[in-house]
Amino acid sequence: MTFIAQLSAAWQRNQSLLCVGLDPDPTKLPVSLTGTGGAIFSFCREIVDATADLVCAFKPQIAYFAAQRAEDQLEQLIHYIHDAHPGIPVILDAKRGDIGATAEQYAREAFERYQADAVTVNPYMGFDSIEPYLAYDTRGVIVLCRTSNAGGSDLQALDVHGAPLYQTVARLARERWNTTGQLALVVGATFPEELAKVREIVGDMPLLVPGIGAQGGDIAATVRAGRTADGTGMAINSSRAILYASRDKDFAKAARQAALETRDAINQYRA
Ligand SMILES: O=c1ccn([C@@H]2O[C@H](COP(=O)(O)O)[C@@H](O)[C@H]2O)c(=O)[nH]1
Repeated sequence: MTFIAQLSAAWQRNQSLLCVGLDPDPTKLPVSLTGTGGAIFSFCREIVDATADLVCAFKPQIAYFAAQRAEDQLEQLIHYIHDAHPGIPVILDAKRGDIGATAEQYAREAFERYQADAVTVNPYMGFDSIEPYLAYDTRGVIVLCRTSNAGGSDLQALDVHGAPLYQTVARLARERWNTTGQLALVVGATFPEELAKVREIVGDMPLLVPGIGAQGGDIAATVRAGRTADGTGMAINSSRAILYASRDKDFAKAARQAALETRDAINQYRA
C-alpha cells in the first residue's frame, strides 16, 4: 500500500488527523527512564502504544536520535511501530536536500535502513534533488513549503514573479514535480492564511502541518484552512505538548490524554 493510501486509511480508521511527533529530548525524559539503557526507545515505545489508536501517523525527528548516537533505537522504533501497529504510517522528519547522487543515499537511508513510509525533504536544490526519493514508489515524499517557524518568512515570503516563494513551491509540487503522485507538503499551523492558500493551489494533496501545541498554532483556524472537502487532507503534528504532558511515571497515560484531547479538538472543526 502506498504512503498516501495508508494515511487515508488511518484518517478513517482512527477518525484522526493527529500525527504524534517523536522528539525524545534527553533533558525531558521521565525521571523513571533516565540513565537506563535504551531509554529513548523505551520512552517512544510507551508513547506509541498509548496513542496508536488516536493518530493517523507518527513522525520521529531524526536529529533527536542522531544527536544521542541512538540511530539504532530509531531503527528499532520504526520496526516496532510497523510490527505492533500495522497501518500507521511513519514519517521520518529529516528535511534532506542534496544533489541527486547524494539524495539517492539519503533515500536509501530513509526507506531501506529506517523503513520509513515517508520522508521530509527540502526543495531548495530543485527537482533533481527530490527525484531519487520517487524511485521508492510506495513511499511518500513530503516537501517543505511554508514552515511553521518565524524565520521561514526570510526566504519563503520573498516575491517570485508576483507571488511569495512558498506559493511557487506549492505550484511546482502540483504542476511539475508530482510525477508519480507521491508528494505531500509541509505547511505550518502557525500561518493559517498561507495554509488556506496552499490548499487552494494543491487541491487534495496531503499536508503535514506542524505548529499546534508547543508552537501555539490555533487548531480551529488550522483545520478550517487546511481541510479538504471530505474533512481530511492533513496530518497535524504535535510533539512536545503530547510527549511531555507529564514527566512522572504516568507519562504515557498523560500523553494519551493529551492526544485524545487534541484529536477531539481537531475533529470539532472537520465538518
Ligand atoms: O515547519 C516545520 C517543519 C517541521 N517541524 C518539526 O515538527 C515538530 C514540532 O514539534 P512541537 O514540539 O510540536 O513544536 C518538530 O519535530 C519540528 O522539527 C516544525 O516544527 N515546523
